Amino acid sequence: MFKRALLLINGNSEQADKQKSLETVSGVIGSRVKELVIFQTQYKGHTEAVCYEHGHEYDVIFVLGGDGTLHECVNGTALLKEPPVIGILPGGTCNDFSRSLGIPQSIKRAAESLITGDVQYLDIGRANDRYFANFYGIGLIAETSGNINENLKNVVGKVSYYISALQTVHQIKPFPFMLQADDETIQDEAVMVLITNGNYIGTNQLPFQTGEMNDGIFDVFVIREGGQALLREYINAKTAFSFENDQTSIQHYQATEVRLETQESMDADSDGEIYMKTPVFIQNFYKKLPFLVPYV
Ligand SMILES: Nc1ncnc2c1ncn2[C@@H]1O[C@H](COP(=O)(O)OP(=O)(O)OP(=O)(O)O)[C@@H](O)[C@H]1O
Repeated sequence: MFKRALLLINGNSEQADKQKSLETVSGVIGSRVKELVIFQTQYKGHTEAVCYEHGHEYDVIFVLGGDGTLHECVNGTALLKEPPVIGILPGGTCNDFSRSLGIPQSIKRAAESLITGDVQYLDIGRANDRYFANFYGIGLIAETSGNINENLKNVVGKVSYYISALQTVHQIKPFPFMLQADDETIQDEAVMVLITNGNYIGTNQLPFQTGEMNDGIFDVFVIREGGQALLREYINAKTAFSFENDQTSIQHYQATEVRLETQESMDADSDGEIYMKTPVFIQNFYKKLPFLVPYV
């Protein structure tokens, strides 16, 4: 049983939604921990600040939000000497990292499965001086997140993600890059380079058999061309290891350290948040943070 638990919830969300989520979560978690502190965040970046400044006071922090909120929590707790356990209550649109951990997508069921779940130490990526849980990418992925119509996202969620992706596929031109994946150096052109830890993006499971999130290794995907060829390949792909790297528009590598340079500095997307730029040096921090996962 955890002694001290912190529940972080977006204080700016709709009052009715917030009230309902609070009742649900505190009902499930409150009886299973000695002390539950509820904190409403007030601004973007507040989750990160609270996790960094107060994380050491708790055994477990529950974050109710999507991948962007989790991204903040990871960046706050990764700097702590003894980070608390993180429980993700999927309250965003995509919730990709929670999907990768097999967490149910209803908040009530997520809370129930986590409070009776296991603690697992999982890998976390660091891109220059910022951490990420799920992925880091440039090209199509950053264009897609940037293109998402926020109103549409709220209404149709994941569908809008793919409408945006399909629109972007036709627009994007390949860019030259230099990628160093451990000892292998690749100089080529691509429409997207993706470094993944988790295995869901835009609510969909990657159609590749990727590694675990506690093996210290990233999957690196280089998507050489967009349009029909990519979509056909993406849809038909069964496992990453079925790709013949020279013959397809998707190349796959695995690496612990990745250097990525582009001719011109490009926007990068980490966990759905766009605020970084290339060049980047990415490292996998083996089993860096403890997470609650459903018991299997
Ligand atoms: N209290 C807050 N006030 C303002 N912004 C916040 C607050 N809490 C979180 N945010 C920011 O809001 C953005 C969206 O939140 P979040 O990622 O949780 O939801 P989402 O985008 O719907 O989910 P997903 O990324 O899973 O699709 C993130 O950039 C996050 O940092």
